[in-house]
Amino acid sequence: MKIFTSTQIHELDKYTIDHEPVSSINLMERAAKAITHCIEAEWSNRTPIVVFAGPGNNGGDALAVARLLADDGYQVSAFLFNIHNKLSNDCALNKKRLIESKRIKQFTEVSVNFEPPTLTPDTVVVDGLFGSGLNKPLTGGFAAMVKYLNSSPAKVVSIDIPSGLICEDNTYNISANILKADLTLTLQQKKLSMLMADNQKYLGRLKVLDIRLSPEYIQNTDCRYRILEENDIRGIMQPRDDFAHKGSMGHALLIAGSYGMAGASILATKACLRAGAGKVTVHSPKRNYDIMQISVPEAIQQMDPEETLFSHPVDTEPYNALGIGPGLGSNETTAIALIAQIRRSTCPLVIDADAINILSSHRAWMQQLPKDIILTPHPKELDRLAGTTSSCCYERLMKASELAERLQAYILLKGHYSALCLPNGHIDFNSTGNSGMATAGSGDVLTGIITALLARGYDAPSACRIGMYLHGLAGDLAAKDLGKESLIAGDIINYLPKAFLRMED
Ligand SMILES: NC(=O)C1=CN([C@@H]2O[C@H](COP(=O)(O)OP(=O)(O)OC[C@H]3O[C@@H](n4cnc5c(N)ncnc54)[C@H](O)[C@@H]3O)[C@@H](O)[C@H]2O)[C@@H](O)CC1
Ligand SMILES: Nc1ncnc2c1ncn2[C@@H]1O[C@H](COP(=O)(O)OP(=O)(O)O)[C@@H](O)[C@H]1O
Ligand SMILES: [K+]
Repeated sequence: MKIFTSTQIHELDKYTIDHEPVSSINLMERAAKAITHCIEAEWSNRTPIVVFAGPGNNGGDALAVARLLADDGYQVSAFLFNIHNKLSNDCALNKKRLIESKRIKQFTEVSVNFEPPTLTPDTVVVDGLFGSGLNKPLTGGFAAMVKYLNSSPAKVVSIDIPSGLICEDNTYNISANILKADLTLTLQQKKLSMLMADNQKYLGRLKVLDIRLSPEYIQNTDCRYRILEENDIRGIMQPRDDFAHKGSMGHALLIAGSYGMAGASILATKACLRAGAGKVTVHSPKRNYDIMQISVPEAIQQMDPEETLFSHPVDTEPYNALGIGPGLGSNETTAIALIAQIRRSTCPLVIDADAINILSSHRAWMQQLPKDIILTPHPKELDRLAGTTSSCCYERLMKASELAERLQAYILLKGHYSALCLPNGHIDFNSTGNSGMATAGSGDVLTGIITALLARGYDAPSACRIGMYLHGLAGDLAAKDLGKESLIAGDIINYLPKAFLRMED
């Protein structure tokens, strides 16, 4: 699913009106009916409703919802904020329709002073102050209004987006001036800001309402952001050839695990095998040899001459992909070996965990990274790598995207909606995965999966897309059976077969 920016949403809106048999006012009516339907499904007509409408089309939606709810027997009070005496055409038309309908309990147009109504805990507030047209943080009376609503006991339903939240960049927004909704009914598609962890507190429950905007525009318009769905992944997965043999299914090399961190290499290696690689070799320090042999008998063990850490780069000629980093430690000997390893590697590379941390503390080495490399940082690792100073998720995402462009690399920023930043500046978000996967070792499993897919012959973007999707899907299937609280990284590996089976259906 493409995630259009607010500018593109505006164009999509206009394109739909120009090319489909629907007028602007009827498109608004369609949106309002969908919103009304959702509200009526949740709250009976004994619920007092207070509607707050702004001067634009978000306000127009809200006034139409006020009329439709009043028509269905709800007690509705509506406030229209028209402080500049300027309404959008459709907002003005819906104001007229609302007044004419006469079913409304109270309609107030606010131009100067506003006496806020008392809001009881059983009241539902419909927020149509601002939607996708908001282009700067709220100030003055609107900010005061939001603060008032946030401190009230009423339930808040936001139309399209909570008022005060901007569709994309909220880096310099003011948290206190953004409405905290209980339910957000967003039109057509999620907005980019809704994918960010730091904005979840404003959204409450989030529902997407399909208002049938032009499929032609949606299909033909290039878009920087998209959410990967099952069909996107099915479309790039390749079936296993009947005549396959272990030599044709790729030989993956993992360099992982220092003494005390054998677990990371075990998880990555098992995941790599479960993700379909023909052969997996794991390179680890001498002291981990026995534990590796016993834990993953299917893998080939390669010993580093050092007892406790990775110290000697390996010839990658025999391998189709290399995954390096899980549990590696950041000893200086390992750091030197890592950079030598990256330099002499001739196969596709996945760099994770400690390998990313080493690069962060040796920034000059970053210039030596080959093109098309895959880096899989979690947010803290990305901050170290890119020098992000703010905790704002949008800013971090942009830093990751800039870095991917600069290095011509694939940066998979992990989290809920993991974001794959592509060298061309586009960003693909993952749609699978759950909070049960916030447990040590989950990332090692992802590294193993992506390395296997690369070894199998997928190109870097496909390996990342399929890898993150299957990893999240396995986590979702595991959570269904085991719950989220008890889920551990090994469960993700155990459910990988079911995830593959689901995609083969
Ligand atoms: N996307 C679509 O296809 C559809 C959109 N509709 C509605 O239209 C909305 C967008 O409408 P608009 O583009 O009129 O925008 P809004 O209603 O979000 O905002 C209206 C006005 O607010 C002003 N504004 C921006 N930031 C401000 C700030 N910080 N303080 C004060 N004023 C500010 C803008 O100049 C703009 O004129 C959507 O959110 C949705 O609710 C629906 O009517 C149906 C179809
Ligand atoms: N709340 C969540 N929703 C979806 N996926 C999650 C969530 N929390 C963690 N994950 C996934 O689990 C993995 C965690 O990776 P990472 O933080 O590197 O763990 P570790 O370093 O312990 O191996 C990532 O792939 C991430 O996307
Ligand atoms: K709104």
